[in-house]
Amino acid sequence: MTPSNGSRQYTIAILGGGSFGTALSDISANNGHQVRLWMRNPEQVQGINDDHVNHRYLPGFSIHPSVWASTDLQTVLADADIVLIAIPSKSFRSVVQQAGDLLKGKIVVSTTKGIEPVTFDLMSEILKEEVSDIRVGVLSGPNLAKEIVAKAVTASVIASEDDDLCEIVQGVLHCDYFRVYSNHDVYGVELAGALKNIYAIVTGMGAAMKMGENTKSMLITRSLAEMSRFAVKLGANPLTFLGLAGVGDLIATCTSSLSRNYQVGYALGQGKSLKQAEEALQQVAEGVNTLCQVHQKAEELGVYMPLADGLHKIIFEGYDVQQLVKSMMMKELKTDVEFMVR
Ligand SMILES: NC(=O)c1ccc[n+]([C@@H]2O[C@H](COP(=O)([O-])OP(=O)(O)OC[C@H]3O[C@@H](n4cnc5c(N)ncnc54)[C@H](O)[C@@H]3O)[C@@H](O)[C@H]2O)c1
Ligand SMILES: O=P(O)(O)OC[C@H](O)CO
Repeated sequence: MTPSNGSRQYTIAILGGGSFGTALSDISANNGHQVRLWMRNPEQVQGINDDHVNHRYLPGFSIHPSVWASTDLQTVLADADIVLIAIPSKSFRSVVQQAGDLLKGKIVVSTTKGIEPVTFDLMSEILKEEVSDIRVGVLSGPNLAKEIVAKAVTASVIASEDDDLCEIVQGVLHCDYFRVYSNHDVYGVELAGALKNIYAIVTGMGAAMKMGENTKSMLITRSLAEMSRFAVKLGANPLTFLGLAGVGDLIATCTSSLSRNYQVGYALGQGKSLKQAEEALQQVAEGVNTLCQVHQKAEELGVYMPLADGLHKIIFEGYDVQQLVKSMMMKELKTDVEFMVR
């Protein structure tokens, strides 16, 4: 691997020792930075420090030996220049509150793809609410953790209004298998990362039901139309949805069995209950909570989201999938590219 970050070496704290936090720690260490990984489980800490493997989340993959893990949040954050957060959205605020003033003055990048219930806050909004004087960015894109640790050629997007932050994070993570683009549309990049999980559940379900390529293509394309329509209504830049964080991540997540959201959909399509699907996964699939938040918000705002609405009907309102699909196909006809409007 060839890092492209020039000479500056940073101390990077990564909060969250699941699949994505571990993948980010591996890239950062490969690029010559000092990496501290905060994990809450002492056995997993030992696995990283002694075996250089995350036995629970990324078994079989070697992580760079210089990654140092700890359960002590204070030690991990103490002299970090940059903090990358990969904590599921449901615990994000509480972890940020725990870190508190230790985040002050630092570059803090959320990599979490979810929406907080009740507030409808995205993670960058939580960071700004909880800590004053921090420089906030968001990393999102088609970034399946297992492919990254296997060093498959991958690209991502760092979004921030702070150009200097974007440049620093691009330099920190960029190497010959990981390319990082920048974007000023923080809200759009972050919302896209959360929204695509809904549609990965839809296509996972379709895959289990043996959908063909025509169906898959229809679902992904109409998903892009409705997620863009929703995000634009909330103030996102429509062009973001044509980039890596939008259509890029939608394609990766809606077509890969590595995606946990796709796996939840697949289990539902096999006739399993949501509880069974989530229990079998034993990892975070953000899409179910995102579906609930988006369904409610779309109703409040009057945004037309037939696929999200249909999925909500199947999972939470007891509708029969085949009947629902038939009724959706028989709805009033529309033009193809009235992309951002109803
Ligand atoms: N895995 C990927 O491919 C990927 C890629 C990009 C973004 N993301 C996003 O990153 C976030 C994390 O996903 P992941 O794949 O790493 O999940 P994961 O299920 O693999 O791991 C979650 C990690 O968070 C930790 N955690 C949960 N609650 C915690 C708390 N209260 N305090 C401390 N640690 C806590 C768990 O112990 C675990 O280590 C999600 O929002 C996901 O959408 C994941
Ligand atoms: O495994 P998922 O479904 O959480 O998706 C992981 C990443 O978001 C893909 O970019």
